[in-house]
Amino acid sequence: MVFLIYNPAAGGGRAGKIWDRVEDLLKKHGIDHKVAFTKRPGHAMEISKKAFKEGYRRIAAFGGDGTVNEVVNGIFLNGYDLREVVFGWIPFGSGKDWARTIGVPLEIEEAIKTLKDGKEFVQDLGVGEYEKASGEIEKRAFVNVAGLFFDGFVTYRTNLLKRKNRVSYFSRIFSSIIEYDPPTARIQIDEKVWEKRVFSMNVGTCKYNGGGMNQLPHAVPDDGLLAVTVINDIGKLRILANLHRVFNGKLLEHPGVEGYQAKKVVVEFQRDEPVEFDGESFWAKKIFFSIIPGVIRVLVKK
Ligand SMILES: Nc1ncnc2c1ncn2[C@@H]1O[C@H](COP(=O)(O)OP(=O)(O)OP(=O)(O)O)[C@@H](O)[C@H]1O
Repeated sequence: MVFLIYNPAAGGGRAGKIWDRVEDLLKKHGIDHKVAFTKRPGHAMEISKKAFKEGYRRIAAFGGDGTVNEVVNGIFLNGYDLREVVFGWIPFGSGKDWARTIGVPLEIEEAIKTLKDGKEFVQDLGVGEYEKASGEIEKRAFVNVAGLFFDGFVTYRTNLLKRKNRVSYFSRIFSSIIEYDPPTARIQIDEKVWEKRVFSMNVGTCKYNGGGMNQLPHAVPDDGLLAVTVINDIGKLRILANLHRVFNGKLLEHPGVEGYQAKKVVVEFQRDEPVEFDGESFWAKKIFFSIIPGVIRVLVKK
């Protein structure tokens, strides 16, 4: 039995309108399921926790990267053993970025088929423990990519939009590049430490975010290491002139961009700044990133 957590708000609310079709496809492919619909942000976390407590060990998400993030965190943050769960995912929404690295089909029916006859892929989990300017400390995991500096800023601004799509995302990118004033931060990557102005930074287990942007071309989801990309403050014109590099996989070839693979990353700002984990935004002043190897079991295309 698959426990399906369905976000009707994904894809700007389009998900809610296609449930009947999804249910028909689940029946057509003989997938025995129980469904729960999310009612608000954060609800998928509560539902996955409850599903685990009730004994479900095949838990699937319908929605974007944000929904998957909540489903996994509902298990992880409540201290349950992630390795007991096999996750499934029917990607739907503006991003679907985790799917691009691990090989979950982007098409609904193909993704539904993986719930029955997909193969299991086991990958690492990224974890960020973060401190706010108020001193509060929280923790959240990410299955795909975390973004800081410009990436955190533009995702925060895009998440404020009611209807998200690629056009709104890219128009936000251009206007945000003009407006963004990169802060100085203290950055530690394993034993290396700098204090500098950075334009954008990503930390992740997989490669893509922002709807198909290859920000971490060197990421390997199951190597036990966090991939890190640091885009230095090289000036807005150079940033604009090199935007194509996030689509052609050549981001790290620019001399102003650094790529690392690390076990520990710490970023400390001078005040709370917007950051994003799998497209979900929050504010933090200091973040400690770490990685838990081989704990996410997910069904992908055979
Ligand atoms: N019933 C609901 N009403 C409003 N928001 C919801 C509801 N259920 C979940 N959410 C929120 O919807 C947000 C968006 O979900 P998700 O990221 O899965 O889709 P998306 O934004 O369309 O796709 P992507 O993240 O791939 O760009 C999440 O932040 C989640 O907390």
